[in-house]
Amino acid sequence: MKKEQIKKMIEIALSQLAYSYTPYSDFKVGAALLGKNGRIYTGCNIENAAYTPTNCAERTAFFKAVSEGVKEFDAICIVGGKGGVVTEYAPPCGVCRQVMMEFCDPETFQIILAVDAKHYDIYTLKEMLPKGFGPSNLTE
Ligand SMILES: O=c1ccn([C@H]2C[C@H](O)[C@@H](CO)O2)c(=O)[nH]1
Ligand SMILES: [Zn+2]
Repeated sequence: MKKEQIKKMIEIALSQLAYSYTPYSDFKVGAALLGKNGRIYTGCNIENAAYTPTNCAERTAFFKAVSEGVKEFDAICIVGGKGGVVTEYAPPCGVCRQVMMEFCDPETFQIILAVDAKHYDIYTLKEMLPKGFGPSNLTE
């Protein structure tokens, strides 16, 4: 990925922290998901008084895209921190990794974990979810 595109995704993910709804944990997460169509789908985490209905930022972004007919993706950028202050990486939870597995090629899908536009690392989905279960397991 080009550095400029990475920077743009980090800035968009950071901008989503403002929309994060977290009255219970105060842990704010923002995501920017890059479709193969070149569009970026945003997401924030949305908590709930019953706790379990909480939706992660990553899944908000995926579900927004899929609900608009977009099912192919190249990369996601994730940022997060208590009070919306990002001091370290916020890795995706297992449920979000599994949703990525549904729509993304584990060998090529890039997961950008960032603190700011200068401090980030990139992992493939395969690195973050080794031996994952996906759609191909049902057909092959
Ligand atoms: O992959 C993750 C993991 C956690 N969270 C959110 C859910 C909850 O609102 C808060 C604390 O778990 O962080 C995300 O948005 N993405
Ligand atoms: Zn998650």
